[in-house]
This record gives sequence, C-alpha cells and structure tokens, in this order.
Amino acid sequence: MAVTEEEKKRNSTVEISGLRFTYPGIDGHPPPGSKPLIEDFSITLNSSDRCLLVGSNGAGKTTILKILGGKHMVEPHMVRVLGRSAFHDTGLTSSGDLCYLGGEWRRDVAFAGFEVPIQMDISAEKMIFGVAGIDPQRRDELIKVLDIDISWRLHKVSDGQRRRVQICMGLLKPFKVLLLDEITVDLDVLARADLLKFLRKECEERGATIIYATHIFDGLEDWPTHIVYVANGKLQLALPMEKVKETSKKSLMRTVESWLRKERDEERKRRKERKANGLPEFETRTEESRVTGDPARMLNNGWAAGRLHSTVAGGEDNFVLSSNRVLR
Ligand SMILES: Nc1ncnc2c1ncn2[C@@H]1O[C@H](COP(=O)(O)OP(=O)(O)OP(=O)(O)O)[C@@H](O)[C@H]1O
Repeated sequence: MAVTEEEKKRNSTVEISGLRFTYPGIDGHPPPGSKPLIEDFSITLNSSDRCLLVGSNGAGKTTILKILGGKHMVEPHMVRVLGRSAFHDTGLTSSGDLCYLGGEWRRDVAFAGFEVPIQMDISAEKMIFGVAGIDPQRRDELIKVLDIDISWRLHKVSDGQRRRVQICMGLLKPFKVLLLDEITVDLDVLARADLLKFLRKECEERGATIIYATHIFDGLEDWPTHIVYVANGKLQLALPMEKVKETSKKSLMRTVESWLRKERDEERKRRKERKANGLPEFETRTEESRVTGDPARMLNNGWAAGRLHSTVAGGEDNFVLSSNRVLR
C-alpha cells in the first residue's frame, strides 16, 4: 500500500517548510529592506536518509545546516527536527539526538551542544573517556574506525589526527539526526572511507538521518540516498539518488559540476546583460528605509554608513536612511 503524504510527514525526521532567513545586521535585526539569504526552501527527510547538500561557495549550505542545528533562530514552524524546533528546544542537542559537526571544529571540540577550545595539553584518552554515559562498545568502535591512538597529546598532533579525535567525540552519543559541514577535509583517504562506511551503517541499522554538505565527492558515488542542490539560498533540486542516476549518466562529481557550471554561466550572462544596459555588473539597490529611533543610538549601531535625514511626522521622530548595499 502506498504511503500517504500524512504518513510520510509523521515519519519525517527533518522538515523544512518555507524557510526564510536573513542574517541580522549590527543592531541584531535584519537590515531594513534586505533580501533574504535563504528563501522559500522546503525539504523533508525521513529516518535512514543520507542527504548530500551541494552548491557553490556562498550558496547557503552552512547557513542551512546551522539553522537546522539550532544555531540561528527562525520561526518554529519553518524547521522541525524530530518534530521539534531546533532553536527553541535545547534538549535536542543536549541529549545528543541532534548533532552538528562543522567548521569551527578546527579550534574547538563540540560535544552534545557544547564547544570547548583545545589548546591545552590533554590526551585523546582523557577527552574521549572523560565523557560520561557512553556505551563502551560504541566508543571502542569509533576509536577503531577513526584509528585513534588514545595516547595522542592534542596540542602536539597533526590537524587530521586532532580532527579524528574531534569527530570521535561528536559521534560518541548515538545521534538521530547528524549535520556534517565539510568535516572530512583533513582526513586521509582511509580515515574518510572508514568514517563514511560507519555513517552509512548508522543510517541503515539505527535509522539515523544524515545531511552532509561537501565539495569532495571522492568515495561518495554510492553513499547518499538523496541529493539537494542549493544556489543563492534557493532550492534548485531535491532528488533521490536513483532519480539523479536515471537522468544523468555522468559520475556524481561530473553531474554536480555540470549544475554549477550552468549556474555560473547564467550568472555571467546576467552580469554581461546588466553591463550592456549601462548598469553595474553586480546588482545594487539603494534602500530607503524608514525607522524610528534616537539618531545617536542608531549611529552607534552602525547606521553611520547611511545618510541620515530627520523628519518629524505624527509626533514621532522618523529617520530616513539611505544606503547602498550590494545585493546578489
Ligand atoms: N554571519 C554572517 N553574517 C552575514 N552574512 C553571512 C554570515 N555568514 C555567512 N554569510 C553570507 O551568507 C552567504 C552564504 O554563506 P554560507 O556559509 O551559508 O555558504 P556555503 O554554501 O556554506 O559556502 P561554502 O561552500 O563556501 O562553505 C554568503 O554570501 C556569506 O557571505
């Protein structure tokens, strides 16, 4: 019997619906009139899905993963992880059910939502065995998969070795949803292959869901179940892998390369047309925004770049700000 949309929704582990996000400005609010970085973005993933998140530099992959990891606030209905709001429900990360491993890991060790700098002389053993409540079998398996020597002193080892310890720490608790933001760049070929195999097993045997943003396609040909392509903060494609293979006879890397090439060519064409029409190559727009407030405070909050005119209307002071922002 076919699974209904309602049943699919019930079984989903990650649900993004109509996501819209703008980075806050200096005053903690999105700049008035700014264009959202992520717009109208919707995907649903289920238990056991391994989703590859691809896109060019600056497309918005890290931003999406951070929103999913509860690091940026969005309206609760836009992003549900295990049926809960990742930002508002801190229990999701502290329990280890939701785990985000990202770029800042070069300097920090993240574990169950906490990030700790690792500059001191500490052994891998102390770090890994210092975490309470971990299944010893899972810990031993991770030490083996990542080929960690527990006598390593973390301030003396190589980047890749430190990275292995960091990944091990992050995976100690059996996550239900794992967000990986290009974490394998420092790993050697063997460590990367063994880690990918371990992650695949986690999905197949425990029903975990993984979203992995990467530019490295080596060894990934048969790893993902789904692929999501994002460009300029917008969803371009969200497909099961078999559909990708049906429509493209190329390798995964060549397929993604062809998408990015098309995107870049279209962007170049747009810029050329703008130039031919006497417009600046990069789209800019003068934003005029009407905000109310004390001019001294606004200037302190970074509005100095704009021209400030003071008008008085309706008993309130209204200040019209003009600023040129590059909108791409
Ligand atoms: N804290 C921030 N404040 C304002 N803008 C930001 C911030 N972080 C990122 N951006 C902007 O958001 C856009 C998307 O960045 P993001 O890091 O999500 O892209 P990405 O797809 O992960 O890129 P890459 O492949 O290079 O890692 C970029 O244009 C970037 O300049």
